[in-house]
Amino acid sequence: MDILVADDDPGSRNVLATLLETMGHTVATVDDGTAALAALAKGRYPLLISDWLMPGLDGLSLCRAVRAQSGAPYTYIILITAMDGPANYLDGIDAGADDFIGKPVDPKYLIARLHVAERILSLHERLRNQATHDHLTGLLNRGAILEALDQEMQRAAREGHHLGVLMVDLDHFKPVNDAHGHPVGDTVLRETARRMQSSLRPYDRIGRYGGEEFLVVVPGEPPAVITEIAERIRLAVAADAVTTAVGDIAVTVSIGVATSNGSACEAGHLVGVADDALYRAKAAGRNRVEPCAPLQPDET
Ligand SMILES: Nc1nc2c(ncn2[C@@H]2O[C@H](COP(=O)(O)OP(=O)(O)OP(=O)(O)O)[C@@H](O)[C@H]2O)c(=O)[nH]1
Repeated sequence: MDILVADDDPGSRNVLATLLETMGHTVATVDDGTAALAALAKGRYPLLISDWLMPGLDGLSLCRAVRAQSGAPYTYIILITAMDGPANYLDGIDAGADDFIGKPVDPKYLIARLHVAERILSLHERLRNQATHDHLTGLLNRGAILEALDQEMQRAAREGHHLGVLMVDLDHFKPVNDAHGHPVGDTVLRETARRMQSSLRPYDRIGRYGGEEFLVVVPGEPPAVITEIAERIRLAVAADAVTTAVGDIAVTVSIGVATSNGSACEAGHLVGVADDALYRAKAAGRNRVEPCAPLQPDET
Protein backbone atom coordinates (compact mmCIF):
# COMPACT_ATOMS: atom_id res chain seq x y z
CA MET A 1 0.00 0.00 0.00
CA ASP A 2 1.18 3.59 -0.66
CA ILE A 3 1.40 5.24 2.76
CA LEU A 4 2.10 8.85 3.66
CA VAL A 5 3.67 9.44 7.08
CA ALA A 6 3.48 12.93 8.61
CA ASP A 7 5.56 13.50 11.74
CA ASP A 8 7.69 16.47 12.76
CA ASP A 9 10.08 14.30 14.77
CA PRO A 10 12.70 12.87 12.38
CA GLY A 11 13.49 9.95 14.72
CA SER A 12 9.90 8.66 15.07
CA ARG A 13 9.22 9.40 11.41
CA ASN A 14 12.13 7.30 10.19
CA VAL A 15 11.44 4.45 12.62
CA LEU A 16 7.82 4.25 11.45
CA ALA A 17 8.76 4.55 7.75
CA THR A 18 11.37 1.76 8.07
CA LEU A 19 8.89 -0.44 9.94
CA LEU A 20 6.25 0.05 7.23
CA GLU A 21 8.78 -0.58 4.47
CA THR A 22 9.88 -3.85 6.04
CA MET A 23 6.20 -4.84 5.98
CA GLY A 24 6.27 -4.34 2.19
CA HIS A 25 4.60 -0.94 1.94
CA THR A 26 5.75 2.04 -0.12
CA VAL A 27 6.25 5.03 2.16
CA ALA A 28 6.62 8.78 1.64
CA THR A 29 7.36 11.04 4.59
CA VAL A 30 6.65 14.71 5.36
CA ASP A 31 7.35 16.74 8.48
CA ASP A 32 4.09 18.66 8.95
CA GLY A 33 0.42 18.86 8.07
CA THR A 34 0.81 21.46 5.33
CA ALA A 35 3.38 19.32 3.54
CA ALA A 36 1.07 16.31 4.00
CA LEU A 37 -1.81 18.15 2.27
CA ALA A 38 0.49 19.13 -0.60
CA ALA A 39 1.69 15.52 -0.96
CA LEU A 40 -1.91 14.24 -0.94
CA ALA A 41 -2.84 16.76 -3.64
CA LYS A 42 0.01 15.54 -5.86
CA GLY A 43 0.04 11.77 -5.31
CA ARG A 44 -2.39 9.03 -4.35
CA TYR A 45 -1.94 7.76 -0.80
CA PRO A 46 -4.85 5.60 0.37
CA LEU A 47 -3.40 5.66 3.90
CA LEU A 48 -2.14 8.64 5.89
CA ILE A 49 -0.48 8.04 9.24
CA SER A 50 -0.07 11.35 10.99
CA ASP A 51 1.30 12.53 14.29
CA TRP A 52 -1.33 14.34 16.36
CA LEU A 53 0.88 17.14 17.62
CA MET A 54 2.84 18.95 14.90
CA PRO A 55 3.79 22.60 14.45
CA GLY A 56 1.58 24.55 12.03
CA LEU A 57 -1.17 22.31 10.72
CA ASP A 58 -1.54 19.64 13.43
CA GLY A 59 -3.05 16.16 13.08
CA LEU A 60 -6.62 17.25 13.85
CA SER A 61 -6.54 20.18 11.41
CA LEU A 62 -4.97 17.91 8.79
CA CYS A 63 -7.84 15.41 9.24
CA ARG A 64 -10.41 18.18 8.82
CA ALA A 65 -8.66 19.55 5.71
CA VAL A 66 -8.51 16.09 4.10
CA ARG A 67 -12.18 15.42 4.84
CA ALA A 68 -13.17 18.82 3.42
CA GLN A 69 -11.97 17.69 0.00
CA SER A 70 -14.94 16.16 -1.74
CA GLY A 71 -14.86 13.83 -4.69
CA ALA A 72 -11.35 12.51 -4.03
CA PRO A 73 -10.85 8.78 -3.36
CA TYR A 74 -11.02 8.03 0.35
CA THR A 75 -7.91 8.57 2.45
CA TYR A 76 -7.87 6.39 5.56
CA ILE A 77 -6.28 8.32 8.41
CA ILE A 78 -4.53 6.87 11.45
CA LEU A 79 -3.48 9.39 14.09
CA ILE A 80 -0.43 8.65 16.20
CA THR A 81 -0.86 9.86 19.72
CA ALA A 82 0.70 9.73 23.12
CA MET A 83 -2.48 11.30 24.47
CA ASP A 84 -4.90 9.30 26.54
CA GLY A 85 -8.57 9.57 27.41
CA PRO A 86 -11.84 9.19 25.50
CA ALA A 87 -12.31 12.94 24.94
CA ASN A 88 -9.17 13.11 22.82
CA TYR A 89 -10.16 10.09 20.77
CA LEU A 90 -13.57 11.63 20.20
CA ASP A 91 -11.91 14.86 18.98
CA GLY A 92 -9.87 12.77 16.55
CA ILE A 93 -12.88 10.85 15.25
CA ASP A 94 -14.94 14.05 14.92
CA ALA A 95 -12.10 15.66 12.96
CA GLY A 96 -12.16 12.73 10.50
CA ALA A 97 -9.57 10.25 11.80
CA ASP A 98 -10.39 6.57 11.32
CA ASP A 99 -8.08 5.01 13.88
CA PHE A 100 -5.31 5.65 16.37
CA ILE A 101 -1.99 4.12 17.29
CA GLY A 102 -0.11 4.98 20.45
CA LYS A 103 3.46 6.18 20.78
CA PRO A 104 5.88 4.43 20.77
CA VAL A 105 4.45 2.36 17.95
CA ASP A 106 4.09 -1.35 18.73
CA PRO A 107 4.77 -3.26 15.45
CA LYS A 108 2.22 -5.99 16.19
CA TYR A 109 -0.47 -3.44 16.98
CA LEU A 110 0.45 -1.51 13.82
CA ILE A 111 0.05 -4.63 11.65
CA ALA A 112 -3.41 -5.23 13.14
CA ARG A 113 -4.50 -1.64 12.48
CA LEU A 114 -3.18 -1.84 8.91
CA HIS A 115 -5.32 -4.92 8.32
CA VAL A 116 -8.37 -2.92 9.41
CA ALA A 117 -7.33 -0.05 7.13
CA GLU A 118 -6.97 -2.38 4.13
CA ARG A 119 -10.37 -3.93 4.80
CA ILE A 120 -12.13 -0.55 5.03
CA LEU A 121 -10.28 0.86 2.00
CA SER A 122 -11.25 -2.08 -0.17
CA LEU A 123 -14.91 -1.62 0.84
CA HIS A 124 -14.66 2.08 -0.01
CA GLU A 125 -13.16 1.24 -3.39
CA ARG A 126 -15.94 -1.25 -4.13
CA LEU A 127 -18.64 1.25 -3.20
CA ARG A 128 -16.98 4.00 -5.21
CA ASN A 129 -16.77 1.71 -8.21
CA GLN A 130 -20.43 0.74 -7.91
CA ALA A 131 -21.47 4.38 -7.62
CA THR A 132 -19.56 5.51 -10.70
CA HIS A 133 -19.83 2.57 -13.10
CA ASP A 134 -22.59 1.09 -15.19
CA HIS A 135 -23.21 -2.47 -14.04
CA LEU A 136 -23.98 -3.86 -17.52
CA THR A 137 -21.03 -2.52 -19.52
CA GLY A 138 -18.54 -1.66 -16.78
CA LEU A 139 -18.13 1.81 -18.32
CA LEU A 140 -18.57 5.02 -16.34
CA ASN A 141 -22.23 5.74 -15.65
CA ARG A 142 -24.05 8.89 -16.76
CA GLY A 143 -23.21 10.91 -13.62
CA ALA A 144 -19.55 9.94 -13.71
CA ILE A 145 -19.01 10.64 -17.42
CA LEU A 146 -20.70 14.04 -17.04
CA GLU A 147 -18.43 14.77 -14.08
CA ALA A 148 -15.42 13.71 -16.17
CA LEU A 149 -16.62 16.02 -18.95
CA ASP A 150 -16.90 18.91 -16.50
CA GLN A 151 -13.36 18.31 -15.23
CA GLU A 152 -11.98 18.08 -18.77
CA MET A 153 -13.79 21.28 -19.76
CA GLN A 154 -12.26 23.11 -16.83
CA ARG A 155 -8.85 21.75 -17.75
CA ALA A 156 -9.33 22.68 -21.43
CA ALA A 157 -10.29 26.23 -20.41
CA ARG A 158 -7.29 26.48 -18.06
CA GLU A 159 -4.80 25.16 -20.57
CA GLY A 160 -6.51 26.53 -23.69
CA HIS A 161 -6.66 23.24 -25.56
CA HIS A 162 -9.34 21.54 -27.64
CA LEU A 163 -11.92 19.16 -26.31
CA GLY A 164 -14.11 16.74 -28.22
CA VAL A 165 -17.41 15.17 -27.22
CA LEU A 166 -18.82 12.22 -29.13
CA MET A 167 -22.39 11.05 -28.75
CA VAL A 168 -22.56 7.43 -29.89
CA ASP A 169 -25.81 5.54 -30.45
CA LEU A 170 -26.38 1.95 -31.60
CA ASP A 171 -28.27 1.71 -34.89
CA HIS A 172 -31.55 -0.19 -35.11
CA PHE A 173 -31.03 -1.74 -31.70
CA LYS A 174 -34.71 -2.08 -30.84
CA PRO A 175 -35.22 -4.80 -33.48
CA VAL A 176 -32.38 -6.79 -31.83
CA ASN A 177 -34.24 -6.75 -28.52
CA ASP A 178 -37.58 -7.37 -30.18
CA ALA A 179 -36.33 -10.33 -32.21
CA HIS A 180 -34.02 -12.00 -29.69
CA GLY A 181 -34.91 -10.66 -26.24
CA HIS A 182 -33.14 -8.36 -23.78
CA PRO A 183 -30.41 -10.80 -22.65
CA VAL A 184 -29.14 -10.98 -26.24
CA GLY A 185 -29.46 -7.20 -26.51
CA ASP A 186 -27.38 -6.95 -23.33
CA THR A 187 -24.64 -9.11 -24.89
CA VAL A 188 -24.57 -6.78 -27.89
CA LEU A 189 -24.40 -3.70 -25.65
CA ARG A 190 -21.57 -5.16 -23.56
CA GLU A 191 -19.49 -6.16 -26.57
CA THR A 192 -20.09 -2.82 -28.31
CA ALA A 193 -18.97 -1.02 -25.16
CA ARG A 194 -15.84 -3.20 -24.96
CA ARG A 195 -14.93 -2.49 -28.60
CA MET A 196 -15.41 1.25 -28.15
CA GLN A 197 -13.34 1.35 -24.99
CA SER A 198 -10.51 -0.64 -26.50
CA SER A 199 -10.33 1.72 -29.48
CA LEU A 200 -9.73 4.72 -27.20
CA ARG A 201 -6.52 6.14 -25.73
CA PRO A 202 -5.95 5.83 -21.95
CA TYR A 203 -6.79 9.50 -21.36
CA ASP A 204 -10.05 9.49 -23.34
CA ARG A 205 -13.15 8.82 -21.23
CA ILE A 206 -16.24 6.88 -22.16
CA GLY A 207 -19.49 6.39 -20.28
CA ARG A 208 -22.96 5.00 -20.79
CA TYR A 209 -25.12 8.09 -21.21
CA GLY A 210 -28.46 6.33 -21.59
CA GLY A 211 -29.86 2.94 -22.69
CA GLU A 212 -27.94 2.42 -25.96
CA GLU A 213 -26.26 5.83 -26.01
CA PHE A 214 -22.66 6.49 -25.00
CA LEU A 215 -20.69 9.67 -24.40
CA VAL A 216 -16.98 9.89 -25.20
CA VAL A 217 -14.77 12.75 -24.00
CA VAL A 218 -11.61 13.32 -26.06
CA PRO A 219 -9.26 15.92 -24.57
CA GLY A 220 -6.37 17.76 -26.16
CA GLU A 221 -6.84 17.06 -29.88
CA PRO A 222 -7.85 19.35 -32.76
CA PRO A 223 -11.24 18.76 -34.46
CA ALA A 224 -9.77 16.73 -37.34
CA VAL A 225 -8.19 14.21 -34.93
CA ILE A 226 -11.36 14.06 -32.82
CA THR A 227 -13.32 13.14 -35.96
CA GLU A 228 -10.67 10.49 -36.79
CA ILE A 229 -11.11 8.99 -33.32
CA ALA A 230 -14.89 8.89 -33.86
CA GLU A 231 -14.31 7.12 -37.17
CA ARG A 232 -12.01 4.63 -35.43
CA ILE A 233 -14.76 3.85 -32.91
CA ARG A 234 -17.31 3.40 -35.68
CA LEU A 235 -15.04 0.99 -37.56
CA ALA A 236 -14.12 -0.96 -34.39
CA VAL A 237 -17.81 -1.59 -33.67
CA ALA A 238 -18.76 -2.51 -37.23
CA ALA A 239 -15.67 -4.64 -37.96
CA ASP A 240 -17.16 -8.01 -36.96
CA ALA A 241 -20.60 -9.26 -36.03
CA VAL A 242 -21.13 -9.83 -32.30
CA THR A 243 -21.35 -13.47 -31.26
CA THR A 244 -24.44 -14.09 -29.13
CA ALA A 245 -26.43 -17.08 -27.85
CA VAL A 246 -28.65 -16.88 -30.95
CA GLY A 247 -25.84 -16.43 -33.48
CA ASP A 248 -23.83 -13.56 -34.89
CA ILE A 249 -25.47 -10.12 -34.95
CA ALA A 250 -24.09 -7.25 -37.03
CA VAL A 251 -23.86 -3.95 -35.11
CA THR A 252 -23.20 -0.41 -36.21
CA VAL A 253 -23.19 2.95 -34.43
CA SER A 254 -23.88 6.51 -35.46
CA ILE A 255 -21.72 9.22 -33.91
CA GLY A 256 -22.31 12.94 -33.45
CA VAL A 257 -19.20 15.02 -32.83
CA ALA A 258 -18.89 18.34 -31.01
CA THR A 259 -15.60 20.14 -30.47
CA SER A 260 -14.63 23.14 -28.42
CA ASN A 261 -11.41 25.06 -28.79
CA GLY A 262 -10.92 25.86 -25.14
CA SER A 263 -12.37 28.48 -22.87
CA ALA A 264 -15.88 29.61 -22.01
CA CYS A 265 -17.98 26.75 -23.25
CA GLU A 266 -20.62 25.01 -21.17
CA ALA A 267 -20.73 21.21 -20.89
CA GLY A 268 -24.48 20.91 -21.48
CA HIS A 269 -24.19 22.95 -24.65
CA LEU A 270 -21.38 20.78 -26.00
CA VAL A 271 -23.42 17.63 -25.32
CA GLY A 272 -26.42 19.24 -27.04
CA VAL A 273 -24.34 20.03 -30.13
CA ALA A 274 -23.06 16.42 -30.24
CA ASP A 275 -26.65 15.21 -29.88
CA ASP A 276 -27.80 17.37 -32.81
CA ALA A 277 -24.95 16.00 -34.92
CA LEU A 278 -25.98 12.46 -33.91
CA TYR A 279 -29.51 13.17 -35.07
CA ARG A 280 -28.12 14.26 -38.45
CA ALA A 281 -25.97 11.09 -38.63
CA LYS A 282 -29.11 8.97 -38.06
CA ALA A 283 -31.11 10.95 -40.62
CA ALA A 284 -28.30 10.62 -43.18
CA GLY A 285 -28.47 6.81 -43.07
CA ARG A 286 -26.71 5.67 -39.82
CA ASN A 287 -23.33 3.90 -39.43
CA ARG A 288 -21.61 7.24 -39.92
CA VAL A 289 -19.78 10.04 -38.14
CA GLU A 290 -21.27 13.50 -38.31
CA PRO A 291 -18.75 16.22 -37.41
CA CYS A 292 -19.65 19.79 -36.59
CA ALA A 293 -17.92 23.15 -36.72
CA PRO A 294 -15.80 23.82 -33.60
CA LEU A 295 -17.53 25.98 -31.01
CA GLN A 296 -15.94 29.36 -30.49
CA PRO A 297 -14.82 30.38 -26.98
CA ASP A 298 -17.71 32.83 -26.54
CA GLU A 299 -20.38 30.42 -27.82
CA THR A 300 -22.21 28.91 -24.84
N1 LIG B 1 -31.03 -5.16 -23.98
C1 LIG B 1 -31.08 -3.89 -23.59
N2 LIG B 1 -31.74 -2.99 -24.33
C2 LIG B 1 -31.77 -1.72 -23.93
C3 LIG B 1 -31.14 -1.29 -22.76
N3 LIG B 1 -31.32 0.05 -22.62
C4 LIG B 1 -32.07 0.44 -23.68
N4 LIG B 1 -32.34 -0.62 -24.49
C5 LIG B 1 -33.12 -0.68 -25.72
O1 LIG B 1 -32.59 0.11 -26.72
C6 LIG B 1 -33.60 0.28 -27.71
C7 LIG B 1 -33.51 1.68 -28.27
O2 LIG B 1 -34.40 1.75 -29.33
P1 LIG B 1 -34.65 3.05 -30.17
O3 LIG B 1 -34.43 4.27 -29.32
O4 LIG B 1 -35.98 2.92 -30.83
O5 LIG B 1 -33.49 3.10 -31.21
P2 LIG B 1 -32.99 2.09 -32.33
O6 LIG B 1 -33.89 0.93 -32.57
O7 LIG B 1 -31.58 1.74 -31.97
O8 LIG B 1 -33.03 2.98 -33.60
P3 LIG B 1 -32.07 4.17 -34.04
O9 LIG B 1 -31.40 4.71 -32.81
O10 LIG B 1 -32.99 5.18 -34.65
O11 LIG B 1 -31.11 3.61 -35.00
C8 LIG B 1 -34.94 -0.05 -27.04
O12 LIG B 1 -35.42 -1.28 -27.52
C9 LIG B 1 -34.55 -0.18 -25.57
O13 LIG B 1 -35.35 -1.13 -24.89
C10 LIG B 1 -30.45 -2.28 -21.98
O14 LIG B 1 -29.86 -2.01 -20.92
N5 LIG B 1 -30.46 -3.55 -22.43
